[in-house]
Amino acid sequence: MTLTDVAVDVRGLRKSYGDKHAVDGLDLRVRRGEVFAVLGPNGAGKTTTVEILEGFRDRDAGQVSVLGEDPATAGRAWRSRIGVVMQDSRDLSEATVGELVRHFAGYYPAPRDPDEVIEAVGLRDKARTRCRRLSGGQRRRVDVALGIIGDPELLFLDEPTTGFDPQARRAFWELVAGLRRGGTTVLLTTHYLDEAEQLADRVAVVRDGQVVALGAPADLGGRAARQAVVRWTQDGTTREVRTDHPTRTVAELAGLAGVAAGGEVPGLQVLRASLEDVYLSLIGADGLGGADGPDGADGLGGAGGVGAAEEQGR
Ligand SMILES: Nc1ncnc2c1ncn2[C@@H]1O[C@H](COP(=O)(O)OP(=O)(O)OP(=O)(O)O)[C@@H](O)[C@H]1O
Repeated sequence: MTLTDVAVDVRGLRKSYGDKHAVDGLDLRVRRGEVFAVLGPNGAGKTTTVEILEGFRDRDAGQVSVLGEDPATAGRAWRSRIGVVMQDSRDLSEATVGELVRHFAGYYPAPRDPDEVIEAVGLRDKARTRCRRLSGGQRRRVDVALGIIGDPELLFLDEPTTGFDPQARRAFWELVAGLRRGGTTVLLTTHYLDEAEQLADRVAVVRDGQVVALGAPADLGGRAARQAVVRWTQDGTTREVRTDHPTRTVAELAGLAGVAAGGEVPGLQVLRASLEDVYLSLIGADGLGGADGPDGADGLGGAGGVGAAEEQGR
Protein backbone atom coordinates (compact mmCIF):
# COMPACT_ATOMS: atom_id res chain seq x y z
CA MET A 1 0.00 0.00 0.00
CA THR A 2 1.53 3.33 -1.00
CA LEU A 3 0.87 6.45 1.03
CA THR A 4 -1.60 7.80 -1.53
CA ASP A 5 -3.67 4.64 -1.11
CA VAL A 6 -4.11 5.32 2.59
CA ALA A 7 -7.05 7.40 3.83
CA VAL A 8 -6.48 6.90 7.55
CA ASP A 9 -3.26 5.89 9.27
CA VAL A 10 -3.15 5.47 13.04
CA ARG A 11 -0.13 4.27 15.02
CA GLY A 12 0.08 3.76 18.74
CA LEU A 13 -2.95 5.91 19.55
CA ARG A 14 -3.55 6.53 23.25
CA LYS A 15 -6.21 8.41 25.16
CA SER A 16 -7.01 8.21 28.86
CA TYR A 17 -9.75 9.78 30.93
CA GLY A 18 -8.27 9.94 34.42
CA ASP A 19 -6.86 6.49 35.00
CA LYS A 20 -9.15 4.86 32.40
CA HIS A 21 -7.16 3.90 29.28
CA ALA A 22 -9.95 4.31 26.72
CA VAL A 23 -7.59 3.90 23.75
CA ASP A 24 -4.49 1.94 24.59
CA GLY A 25 -2.01 1.70 21.73
CA LEU A 26 -4.37 1.34 18.78
CA ASP A 27 -3.11 0.82 15.21
CA LEU A 28 -5.34 1.17 12.18
CA ARG A 29 -4.97 1.72 8.47
CA VAL A 30 -7.91 2.41 6.18
CA ARG A 31 -7.39 2.23 2.43
CA ARG A 32 -8.87 4.77 0.09
CA GLY A 33 -12.14 3.57 -1.41
CA GLU A 34 -12.90 0.87 1.15
CA VAL A 35 -15.68 0.55 3.68
CA PHE A 36 -13.96 -0.18 6.97
CA ALA A 37 -15.98 -1.23 10.02
CA VAL A 38 -14.88 -0.94 13.63
CA LEU A 39 -16.67 -3.44 15.85
CA GLY A 40 -16.42 -3.69 19.58
CA PRO A 41 -18.42 -3.86 22.80
CA ASN A 42 -19.65 -0.81 24.72
CA GLY A 43 -16.73 1.13 26.11
CA ALA A 44 -14.12 -0.47 23.81
CA GLY A 45 -12.90 2.94 22.66
CA LYS A 46 -14.54 3.19 19.23
CA THR A 47 -16.14 6.61 19.60
CA THR A 48 -13.05 8.07 21.28
CA THR A 49 -10.93 6.84 18.37
CA VAL A 50 -13.31 8.09 15.70
CA GLU A 51 -13.67 11.51 17.35
CA ILE A 52 -9.88 11.86 17.47
CA LEU A 53 -9.78 11.05 13.75
CA GLU A 54 -12.48 13.65 13.12
CA GLY A 55 -10.48 16.27 15.01
CA PHE A 56 -13.06 16.61 17.78
CA ARG A 57 -10.97 15.11 20.60
CA ASP A 58 -7.35 15.50 21.61
CA ARG A 59 -5.09 12.48 21.91
CA ASP A 60 -2.46 11.76 24.54
CA ALA A 61 -0.03 9.96 22.22
CA GLY A 62 0.36 8.34 18.84
CA GLN A 63 0.51 9.33 15.20
CA VAL A 64 -2.64 10.06 13.23
CA SER A 65 -2.99 10.93 9.57
CA VAL A 66 -6.39 11.48 7.96
CA LEU A 67 -6.36 12.30 4.24
CA GLY A 68 -2.70 13.14 4.71
CA GLU A 69 -3.15 15.60 7.58
CA ASP A 70 -3.12 15.54 11.35
CA PRO A 71 -6.71 16.16 12.48
CA ALA A 72 -5.44 17.99 15.58
CA THR A 73 -4.08 20.79 13.42
CA ALA A 74 -5.90 20.46 10.06
CA GLY A 75 -7.91 23.45 8.86
CA ARG A 76 -11.15 24.22 7.06
CA ALA A 77 -10.09 22.89 3.67
CA TRP A 78 -9.40 19.49 5.25
CA ARG A 79 -12.70 19.54 7.13
CA SER A 80 -14.63 20.13 3.92
CA ARG A 81 -13.17 16.86 2.57
CA ILE A 82 -14.57 14.73 5.38
CA GLY A 83 -18.14 13.95 6.37
CA VAL A 84 -19.18 13.17 9.90
CA VAL A 85 -22.19 11.41 11.36
CA MET A 86 -21.70 11.45 15.10
CA GLN A 87 -23.25 9.06 17.55
CA ASP A 88 -25.63 11.60 19.02
CA SER A 89 -28.06 13.37 16.72
CA ARG A 90 -27.62 17.09 16.33
CA ASP A 91 -30.07 19.53 17.83
CA LEU A 92 -32.31 20.01 14.85
CA SER A 93 -34.30 23.08 15.90
CA GLU A 94 -37.29 24.42 13.99
CA ALA A 95 -35.93 24.07 10.46
CA THR A 96 -37.50 21.75 7.91
CA VAL A 97 -35.45 18.92 6.46
CA GLY A 98 -35.05 20.79 3.17
CA GLU A 99 -34.00 24.05 4.86
CA LEU A 100 -31.46 22.33 7.05
CA VAL A 101 -29.84 20.33 4.24
CA ARG A 102 -29.66 23.41 1.98
CA HIS A 103 -28.22 25.44 4.85
CA PHE A 104 -25.43 22.91 5.44
CA ALA A 105 -24.73 22.71 1.72
CA GLY A 106 -23.68 26.36 1.98
CA TYR A 107 -20.73 25.42 4.21
CA TYR A 108 -19.00 23.37 1.50
CA PRO A 109 -17.10 24.41 -1.60
CA ALA A 110 -18.62 21.73 -3.85
CA PRO A 111 -21.73 20.30 -2.19
CA ARG A 112 -24.01 17.64 -3.60
CA ASP A 113 -27.47 18.60 -4.79
CA PRO A 114 -29.65 18.91 -1.64
CA ASP A 115 -32.74 17.38 -3.26
CA GLU A 116 -30.71 14.39 -4.44
CA VAL A 117 -29.28 13.90 -0.96
CA ILE A 118 -32.72 14.10 0.65
CA GLU A 119 -33.94 11.53 -1.86
CA ALA A 120 -30.89 9.31 -1.22
CA VAL A 121 -31.57 9.12 2.52
CA GLY A 122 -35.24 8.34 1.88
CA LEU A 123 -36.70 11.59 3.19
CA ARG A 124 -38.26 13.02 0.04
CA ASP A 125 -41.73 12.85 1.61
CA LYS A 126 -40.43 14.68 4.66
CA ALA A 127 -38.53 17.49 2.94
CA ARG A 128 -41.08 20.07 4.17
CA THR A 129 -41.44 18.60 7.65
CA ARG A 130 -39.88 20.32 10.64
CA CYS A 131 -37.00 18.19 11.91
CA ARG A 132 -38.26 18.15 15.48
CA ARG A 133 -41.42 16.39 14.27
CA LEU A 134 -39.46 13.47 12.78
CA SER A 135 -39.13 10.05 14.37
CA GLY A 136 -35.77 9.01 15.85
CA GLY A 137 -34.88 6.94 12.80
CA GLN A 138 -35.85 9.78 10.45
CA ARG A 139 -33.68 12.22 12.40
CA ARG A 140 -30.81 9.81 12.03
CA ARG A 141 -31.32 9.96 8.28
CA VAL A 142 -31.08 13.74 8.46
CA ASP A 143 -27.73 13.25 10.25
CA VAL A 144 -26.61 11.08 7.37
CA ALA A 145 -27.81 13.66 4.84
CA LEU A 146 -25.76 16.33 6.61
CA GLY A 147 -22.77 13.98 6.67
CA ILE A 148 -22.78 13.49 2.91
CA ILE A 149 -24.02 16.89 1.66
CA GLY A 150 -20.44 18.13 1.27
CA ASP A 151 -19.63 15.18 -1.04
CA PRO A 152 -16.85 13.98 1.26
CA GLU A 153 -13.84 11.89 0.23
CA LEU A 154 -14.01 10.20 3.62
CA LEU A 155 -17.17 9.63 5.62
CA PHE A 156 -17.25 8.75 9.32
CA LEU A 157 -20.38 6.99 10.51
CA ASP A 158 -20.61 6.35 14.25
CA GLU A 159 -23.36 3.77 14.80
CA PRO A 160 -25.37 5.21 11.93
CA THR A 161 -28.35 2.85 11.91
CA THR A 162 -29.17 2.71 15.61
CA GLY A 163 -32.93 3.24 15.81
CA PHE A 164 -33.61 2.30 12.18
CA ASP A 165 -36.31 -0.20 11.35
CA PRO A 166 -35.18 -3.15 9.18
CA GLN A 167 -36.41 -1.53 5.98
CA ALA A 168 -34.58 1.73 6.72
CA ARG A 169 -31.40 -0.20 7.50
CA ARG A 170 -31.57 -1.99 4.15
CA ALA A 171 -32.09 1.35 2.40
CA PHE A 172 -29.14 2.81 4.31
CA TRP A 173 -26.91 -0.12 3.33
CA GLU A 174 -27.81 0.57 -0.30
CA LEU A 175 -26.87 4.20 0.21
CA VAL A 176 -23.46 3.29 1.64
CA ALA A 177 -22.87 0.76 -1.14
CA GLY A 178 -23.65 3.53 -3.65
CA LEU A 179 -21.20 5.92 -1.94
CA ARG A 180 -18.54 3.22 -2.07
CA ARG A 181 -19.17 2.64 -5.78
CA GLY A 182 -18.70 6.39 -6.24
CA GLY A 183 -15.27 6.16 -4.58
CA THR A 184 -16.07 7.46 -1.07
CA THR A 185 -14.03 5.93 1.75
CA VAL A 186 -16.23 5.02 4.71
CA LEU A 187 -15.17 4.35 8.28
CA LEU A 188 -18.07 3.11 10.32
CA THR A 189 -18.58 1.87 13.85
CA THR A 190 -21.41 -0.50 14.49
CA HIS A 191 -22.79 -2.99 16.97
CA TYR A 192 -24.58 -4.85 14.21
CA LEU A 193 -22.59 -7.78 12.90
CA ASP A 194 -24.84 -8.19 9.90
CA GLU A 195 -24.18 -4.55 9.04
CA ALA A 196 -20.42 -5.10 9.14
CA GLU A 197 -20.76 -8.30 7.15
CA GLN A 198 -22.99 -6.67 4.57
CA LEU A 199 -21.09 -3.41 4.12
CA ALA A 200 -17.47 -3.72 5.11
CA ASP A 201 -14.51 -4.69 2.98
CA ARG A 202 -12.55 -5.07 6.21
CA VAL A 203 -13.42 -5.18 9.87
CA ALA A 204 -11.35 -4.31 12.93
CA VAL A 205 -12.49 -5.72 16.26
CA VAL A 206 -11.58 -3.38 19.11
CA ARG A 207 -11.40 -4.50 22.70
CA ASP A 208 -10.04 -2.52 25.65
CA GLY A 209 -8.74 0.22 23.36
CA GLN A 210 -6.76 -2.07 21.05
CA VAL A 211 -7.38 -3.84 17.75
CA VAL A 212 -7.59 -7.56 18.53
CA ALA A 213 -8.49 -8.78 15.02
CA LEU A 214 -8.50 -7.38 11.52
CA GLY A 215 -9.68 -8.83 8.24
CA ALA A 216 -12.40 -9.30 5.66
CA PRO A 217 -15.64 -10.37 7.37
CA ALA A 218 -15.38 -13.84 5.83
CA ASP A 219 -11.82 -14.36 7.15
CA LEU A 220 -11.98 -12.64 10.50
CA GLY A 221 -10.33 -14.62 13.25
CA GLY A 222 -9.43 -17.35 10.75
CA ARG A 223 -13.13 -17.95 10.16
CA ALA A 224 -12.80 -19.19 6.59
CA ALA A 225 -10.18 -21.76 7.60
CA ARG A 226 -12.11 -23.16 10.53
CA GLN A 227 -13.55 -26.59 10.66
CA ALA A 228 -17.17 -27.16 9.78
CA VAL A 229 -19.58 -29.34 11.67
CA VAL A 230 -21.60 -31.86 9.72
CA ARG A 231 -24.70 -32.94 11.57
CA TRP A 232 -27.30 -35.54 10.69
CA THR A 233 -29.74 -37.93 12.29
CA GLN A 234 -29.06 -41.63 12.49
CA ASP A 235 -31.12 -44.26 14.24
CA GLY A 236 -33.09 -41.50 15.95
CA THR A 237 -30.04 -39.72 17.40
CA THR A 238 -28.19 -36.62 16.27
CA ARG A 239 -24.66 -37.30 15.04
CA GLU A 240 -21.95 -34.68 14.51
CA VAL A 241 -18.52 -34.62 12.92
CA ARG A 242 -16.10 -31.71 13.03
CA THR A 243 -14.11 -31.70 9.81
CA ASP A 244 -11.90 -29.76 7.40
CA HIS A 245 -13.61 -31.62 4.54
CA PRO A 246 -17.37 -31.28 4.94
CA THR A 247 -18.06 -32.06 1.28
CA ARG A 248 -16.22 -35.37 1.58
CA THR A 249 -18.11 -36.20 4.75
CA VAL A 250 -21.44 -35.38 3.13
CA ALA A 251 -20.51 -37.48 0.10
CA GLU A 252 -19.67 -40.42 2.34
CA LEU A 253 -22.94 -40.04 4.21
CA ALA A 254 -24.78 -39.77 0.91
CA GLY A 255 -23.16 -42.98 -0.23
CA LEU A 256 -24.30 -44.73 2.95
CA ALA A 257 -27.81 -43.39 2.51
CA GLY A 258 -27.89 -44.51 -1.10
CA VAL A 259 -28.56 -41.03 -2.44
CA ALA A 260 -27.96 -42.26 -5.97
CA ALA A 261 -30.97 -44.49 -5.44
CA GLY A 262 -33.04 -41.54 -4.20
CA GLY A 263 -32.15 -41.80 -0.51
CA GLU A 264 -31.78 -38.74 1.71
CA VAL A 265 -29.51 -38.17 4.72
CA PRO A 266 -32.01 -37.38 7.47
CA GLY A 267 -31.55 -34.02 9.24
CA LEU A 268 -28.41 -33.14 7.25
CA GLN A 269 -26.79 -29.79 8.15
CA VAL A 270 -23.36 -28.26 7.51
CA LEU A 271 -22.55 -25.57 10.09
CA ARG A 272 -19.75 -23.02 10.06
CA ALA A 273 -18.75 -20.39 12.55
CA SER A 274 -20.80 -17.26 12.03
CA LEU A 275 -19.28 -13.80 12.28
CA GLU A 276 -21.10 -13.53 15.59
CA ASP A 277 -19.39 -16.66 16.96
CA VAL A 278 -16.00 -15.32 15.96
CA TYR A 279 -16.72 -11.86 17.30
CA LEU A 280 -17.96 -13.10 20.66
CA SER A 281 -14.89 -15.26 21.11
CA LEU A 282 -12.61 -12.36 20.16
CA ILE A 283 -14.13 -10.04 22.72
CA GLY A 284 -14.19 -12.77 25.35
CA ALA A 285 -17.97 -12.89 25.62
CA ASP A 286 -18.39 -16.54 24.71
CA GLY A 287 -17.31 -18.01 28.00
CA LEU A 288 -14.26 -19.59 26.34
CA GLY A 289 -11.78 -17.12 27.71
CA GLY A 290 -11.70 -14.90 24.64
CA ALA A 291 -8.84 -13.79 22.49
CA ASP A 292 -6.32 -14.39 25.24
CA GLY A 293 -7.15 -18.06 25.52
CA PRO A 294 -4.90 -20.68 23.93
CA ASP A 295 -7.53 -21.39 21.33
CA GLY A 296 -8.66 -17.77 21.13
CA ALA A 297 -11.25 -17.70 18.39
CA ASP A 298 -12.52 -21.20 18.80
CA GLY A 299 -15.91 -20.06 17.72
CA LEU A 300 -17.76 -23.10 16.52
CA GLY A 301 -19.15 -23.41 19.97
CA GLY A 302 -21.89 -21.15 18.79
CA ALA A 303 -22.46 -22.52 15.32
CA GLY A 304 -26.10 -23.37 15.54
CA GLY A 305 -25.59 -24.45 19.14
CA VAL A 306 -23.38 -27.38 18.23
CA GLY A 307 -21.35 -27.02 21.39
CA ALA A 308 -18.11 -28.95 21.68
CA ALA A 309 -18.77 -31.10 18.68
CA GLU A 310 -16.85 -34.32 18.82
CA GLU A 311 -16.32 -36.97 16.29
CA GLN A 312 -19.01 -39.50 16.84
CA GLY A 313 -20.93 -42.05 14.96
CA ARG A 314 -18.25 -42.98 12.45
N1 LIG B 1 -15.56 12.27 28.08
C1 LIG B 1 -15.28 11.18 28.78
N2 LIG B 1 -14.90 11.28 30.08
C2 LIG B 1 -14.59 10.19 30.80
N3 LIG B 1 -14.61 8.93 30.32
C3 LIG B 1 -14.97 8.76 29.03
C4 LIG B 1 -15.33 9.88 28.20
N4 LIG B 1 -15.65 9.40 26.97
C5 LIG B 1 -15.50 8.05 27.03
N5 LIG B 1 -15.10 7.67 28.27
C6 LIG B 1 -14.80 6.28 28.70
O1 LIG B 1 -13.85 5.75 27.80
C7 LIG B 1 -14.16 4.39 27.46
C8 LIG B 1 -14.32 4.29 25.96
O2 LIG B 1 -15.50 4.98 25.57
P1 LIG B 1 -15.97 5.11 24.06
O3 LIG B 1 -17.20 5.97 24.05
O4 LIG B 1 -14.84 5.52 23.22
O5 LIG B 1 -16.36 3.60 23.74
P2 LIG B 1 -17.23 2.98 22.56
O6 LIG B 1 -16.48 1.79 22.10
O7 LIG B 1 -17.54 4.01 21.55
O8 LIG B 1 -18.53 2.54 23.32
P3 LIG B 1 -20.07 2.49 22.80
O9 LIG B 1 -20.16 1.31 21.90
O10 LIG B 1 -20.82 2.30 24.07
O11 LIG B 1 -20.37 3.77 22.10
C9 LIG B 1 -15.40 4.03 28.26
O12 LIG B 1 -14.96 3.38 29.45
C10 LIG B 1 -16.02 5.37 28.58
O13 LIG B 1 -16.73 5.32 29.79
